[in-house]
Amino acid sequence: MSGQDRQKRQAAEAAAALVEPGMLIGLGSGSTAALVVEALAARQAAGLRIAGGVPTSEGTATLARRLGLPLAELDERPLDLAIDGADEVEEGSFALLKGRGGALLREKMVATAARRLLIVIDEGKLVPRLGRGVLPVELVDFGQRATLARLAALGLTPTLRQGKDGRPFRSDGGHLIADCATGPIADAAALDRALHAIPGVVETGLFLGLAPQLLVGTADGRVLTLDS
Ligand SMILES: O=C(CO)[C@H](O)[C@H](O)COP(=O)(O)O
Repeated sequence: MSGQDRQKRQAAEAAAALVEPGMLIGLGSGSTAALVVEALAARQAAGLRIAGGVPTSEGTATLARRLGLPLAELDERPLDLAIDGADEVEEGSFALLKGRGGALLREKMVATAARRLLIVIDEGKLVPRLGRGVLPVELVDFGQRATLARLAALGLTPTLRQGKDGRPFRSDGGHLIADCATGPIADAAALDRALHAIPGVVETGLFLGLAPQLLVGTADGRVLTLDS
């Protein structure tokens, strides 16, 4: 197991330990969120009784079902807690960049429906400014070239994500993803507003103003809890 994987696992286990009986939990997507699901399933098997987990992707739903976690729909009830990973977390503001796993739309719906959001990362995900890597932007098929041109007109460099089969990647909602090189993002809220003003854009990987609590796995084996 790599050092990064160990950090993810330690932080994921710490997150699962915060779950209490009867809670309705948002289940994130990606490799760290999968470790949370595993740790939660182990606790459930040992007698924890959560009300249910709302999965943010088909992949997470399949894993949770296989491990015996009860699933629930996202409906009008608020979630007690959502637990997810992130690609980048801005130090200071706790703004998040997410979606490199392609689940950004459901992840944002679940994160915003939760009373409390827990983001589980290894320390390498903390950045002084978002934009170290690409920003995923989910698009509809219709007019995709026009939408990509409008992303480029904002100063971004968008690349349509390809799937393993060599065809365009599809989110669980059937949409396309443009991975946009941005450079360091000075004003994430302004960029998010500009992206949402483009009619072909479904959702962006900027998760702002959510005041998450961070659980950060570190190289020396500790898990730091950071509150916004
Ligand atoms: O936003 C996500 C998926 O859409 C993931 O949370 C993000 O990509 C982090 O993934 P990992 O834990 O595998 O590094």
